Amino acid sequence: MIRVACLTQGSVSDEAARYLFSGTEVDYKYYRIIGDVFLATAEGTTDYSIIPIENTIDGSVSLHTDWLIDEVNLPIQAEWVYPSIQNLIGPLSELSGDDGVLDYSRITKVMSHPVAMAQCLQYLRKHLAHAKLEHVGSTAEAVTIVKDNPLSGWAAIGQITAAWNNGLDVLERGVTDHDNNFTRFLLIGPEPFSSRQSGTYKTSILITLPEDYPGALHQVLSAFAWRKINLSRIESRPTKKKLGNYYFLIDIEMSLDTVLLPSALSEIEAIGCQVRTLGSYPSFTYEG
Ligand SMILES: O=C(O)C(=O)C[C@]1(C(=O)O)C=C[C@@H](O)C=C1
Repeated sequence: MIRVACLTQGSVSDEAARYLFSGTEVDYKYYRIIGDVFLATAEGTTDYSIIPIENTIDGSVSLHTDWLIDEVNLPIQAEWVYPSIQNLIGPLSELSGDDGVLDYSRITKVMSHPVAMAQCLQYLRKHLAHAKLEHVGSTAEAVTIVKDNPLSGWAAIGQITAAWNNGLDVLERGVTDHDNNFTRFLLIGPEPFSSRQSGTYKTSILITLPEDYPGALHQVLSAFAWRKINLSRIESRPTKKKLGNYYFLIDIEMSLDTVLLPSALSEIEAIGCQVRTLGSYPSFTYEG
């Protein structure tokens, strides 16, 4: 059976993993913090890890990108998007007035994953500016902490299923600042993902530019441009070795098997850039 490492049961990551692997028998191993999700597969305890990497509202998850680049050497084997619908969760009987209606002033603290909370900042500012905000390892962890402390005036931002599973109320549904909020996930691990097929492939590479080479980034991009190779994302991350030194992370809408791509990468290496392939993998769109 496939072993999959994932953030706490009831997290968005958990729901997204079940969506990707629906119809496949999976042994899920849950971890409280993302570093342990990465390490589980790096150390061979699991076959794959589920990594949230980008969100519609909050953009790239820098911490997870840096883990992928610096801390483990596990290829990307699939990407997919999954809706990130956040809700305010807590014990309504403790957080409402005599009329049974939610009374925001009774909430003293809101807990969630930092990325989930970042998706709801306008809502929090409007209704809960008086409350303390606290970051925890996942939305699911926030919900269980609230369940364990029902008389404290605490609420969580998390998933409806986590509220139900913990006997809590959904105080307010859909509290993200924009609709159509999705998170892009990566499946990383040593073996290719074969449970589902996709017609769309991507390749992710990491480029280190040579020092003192004017126009190097321009030349990198032109190697793709004149071959009409489509890029879906380009992002820079610090090398952490010297202030001002950055890697460029590029997502290419093409499989590494396509003849044009290896020649573009060779051309980029020829100008003195280091190219590391982070994976060439199927991409799945969400079909509600
Ligand atoms: O806390 C969770 O539920 C997670 O799965 C983590 C995470 C993230 O790291 O981006 C995943 C997706 C959501 O956008 C918010 C939080």
